[in-house]
Amino acid sequence: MAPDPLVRLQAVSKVFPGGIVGLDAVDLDIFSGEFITLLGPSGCGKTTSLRVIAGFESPSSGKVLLDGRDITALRPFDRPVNTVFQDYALFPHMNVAENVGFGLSLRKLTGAEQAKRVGEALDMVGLADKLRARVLELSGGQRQRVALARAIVCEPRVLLLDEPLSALDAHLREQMQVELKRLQSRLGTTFVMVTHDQTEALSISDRIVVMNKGRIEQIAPPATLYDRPATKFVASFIGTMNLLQSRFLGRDGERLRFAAGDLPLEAISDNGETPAAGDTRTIGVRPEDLLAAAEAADGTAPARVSGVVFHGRTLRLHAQIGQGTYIVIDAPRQAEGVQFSVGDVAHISLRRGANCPVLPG
Ligand SMILES: Nc1ncnc2c1ncn2[C@@H]1O[C@H](COP(=O)(O)OP(=O)(O)OP(=O)(O)O)[C@@H](O)[C@H]1O
Repeated sequence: MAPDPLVRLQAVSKVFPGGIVGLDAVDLDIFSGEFITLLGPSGCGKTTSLRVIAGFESPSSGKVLLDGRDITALRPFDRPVNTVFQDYALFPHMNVAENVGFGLSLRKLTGAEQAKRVGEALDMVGLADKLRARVLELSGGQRQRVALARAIVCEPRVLLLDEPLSALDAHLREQMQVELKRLQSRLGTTFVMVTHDQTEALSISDRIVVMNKGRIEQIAPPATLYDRPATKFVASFIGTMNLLQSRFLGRDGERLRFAAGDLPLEAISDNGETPAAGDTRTIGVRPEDLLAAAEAADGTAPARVSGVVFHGRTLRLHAQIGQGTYIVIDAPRQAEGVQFSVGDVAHISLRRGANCPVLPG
């Protein structure tokens, strides 16, 4: 049996003035100690979800529970929840220690206790030597850490992070992702982060909540989302996925045999259904699960190459199979010396053992 959630959103809807739907009957359980990420395109309801948990926004209907207690009507400052904002919201005229201590000033702590907590929080984020530095003297990454320290110094049960790394350049961003994950493991605090960057979500989260138009499409660990997307939206939002309309041919044990035009495919159905012979389904095929060869063979289908893009270790081939179905293939750069150019015919096949999902709709 699953443990009781720390935070539960129960049928939470949020309708803004003018009838704009921010959230549409969202059910979400967040468990103690997990790093959960809300991911989705602009306007899908990520920030609204975070603001509802923080108490900055009250739901139009539905409930917010914390440890089983209804906190829907509780004010933000009465919730054991802290937020790290996108712009950090630091006080420029205060030094680092004063910024971090600000959150504690509402609590009844002696000066010595306060200084100790501030020191510990700054130590956690690797800024113990910057106690007296002014915020304006700090780099973007250092400001980010101060904002984190200010949020963790109050020892919240839940830390909410709204695009916390978006102001950082790509290199620093990746480094901070690792640090954020490490900090979360050390603290054991529940982190709920908003991002629209799928790479960030995949690299940092225990579970990802994929949102679309105010609703949750799927909640799963990163590898499950990548390998077993539940919907076409998730399949095409996470990484690159070919969505191929395919005819059902038959079943071999667990595996369902399909064909997209001339291209034989194998898939595994998550709901156990066996389509009728000749039925069509959408099969999701990752570019790295396709092979491209110079010669035709059993199980290959010809594809006309329309683009070749350098991707480092692989070349991404853009091609068309059959009646013009567009397909993307990631081919190793030096595979047996085979190189493709625009206009070539590549012979495409599914990699043995590839686990393609059958997608509804
Ligand atoms: N205060 C508001 N008044 C009116 N509409 C709002 C308000 N806040 C959010 N919305 C609308 O609600 C929807 C969800 O917004 P939200 O900010 O949660 O999306 P998001 O996924 O965080 O997007 P982004 O990645 O762009 O920040 C959007 O259509 C948005 O325009």
